[in-house]
Amino acid sequence: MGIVLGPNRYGKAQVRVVHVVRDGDRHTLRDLDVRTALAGDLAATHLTGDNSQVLPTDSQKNTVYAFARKHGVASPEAFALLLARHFVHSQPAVRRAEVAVREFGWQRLGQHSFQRGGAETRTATATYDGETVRVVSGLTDLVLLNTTNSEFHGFVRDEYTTLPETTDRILATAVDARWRHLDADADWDAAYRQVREALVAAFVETYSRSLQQTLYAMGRRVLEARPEVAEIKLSLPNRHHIPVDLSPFGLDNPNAVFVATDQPYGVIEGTVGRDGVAPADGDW
Ligand SMILES: O=c1[nH]c(=O)c2[nH]c(=O)[nH]c2[nH]1
Repeated sequence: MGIVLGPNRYGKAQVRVVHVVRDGDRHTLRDLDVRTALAGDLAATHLTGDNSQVLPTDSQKNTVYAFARKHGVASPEAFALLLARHFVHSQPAVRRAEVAVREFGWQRLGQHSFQRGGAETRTATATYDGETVRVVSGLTDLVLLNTTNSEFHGFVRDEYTTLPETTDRILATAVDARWRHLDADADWDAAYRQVREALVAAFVETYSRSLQQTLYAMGRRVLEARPEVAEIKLSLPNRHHIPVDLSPFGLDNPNAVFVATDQPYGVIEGTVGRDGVAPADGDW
């Protein structure tokens, strides 16, 4: 039985770069966490320790900072694309580059003062193999809650089912979404805003009989709003809010007092795509 080197890649993670643009006194700021991952003809370093084709991860990190200075950060997507193309074009051994960016939001407080937003994070990943570019945008930790218009009943009842049926519950989640673009060129910031708005609007406006139904409605709304989005993957934790039994205290509980539990939690996941648009290769 032979032993072979399988798929491999390497790069730098958590390259934190903060870029400031100064327009007189009015500054703008982009705060990123960049991860690079290069793959290609890299067997030698694994098999014999020959590093002649290895661009150090330290150089990859330096490239991120130098590119922020040279090209600015127009958007997470544009910055990721620039870097992915650069590594493939400049390194003969590199056949494929993936650059993943997380952007932390800052709200403006003044001309040059900002307040860090909440946990919500914007994401962008650009992948380039010398021919095809793939851009995936996303967000994580967009926390949403409806205090009504959510039911859950009619589900399977087996010998282990204790969950009561409900026609009025709290529905809460922290949206984790990734959407794949058909094009490698767009007004990325405007596109991002519209997708986010579509996700929120669908969550707010859908009368939900399951989080699964809400998931599909959210994905569908995004695809209807943005023709350049090929497909969207959603992962929605079900942040359960359980009505507290107040009867021991002689109190009723007409959907007023809940315990917010954080574990265990349900996870509802799904992809919504377009008929006739082939799914992308591999994981994204
Ligand atoms: O919207 C829901 N979907 C489920 O599949 C599920 N399962 C569960 O226990 N609660 C819920 N809620």
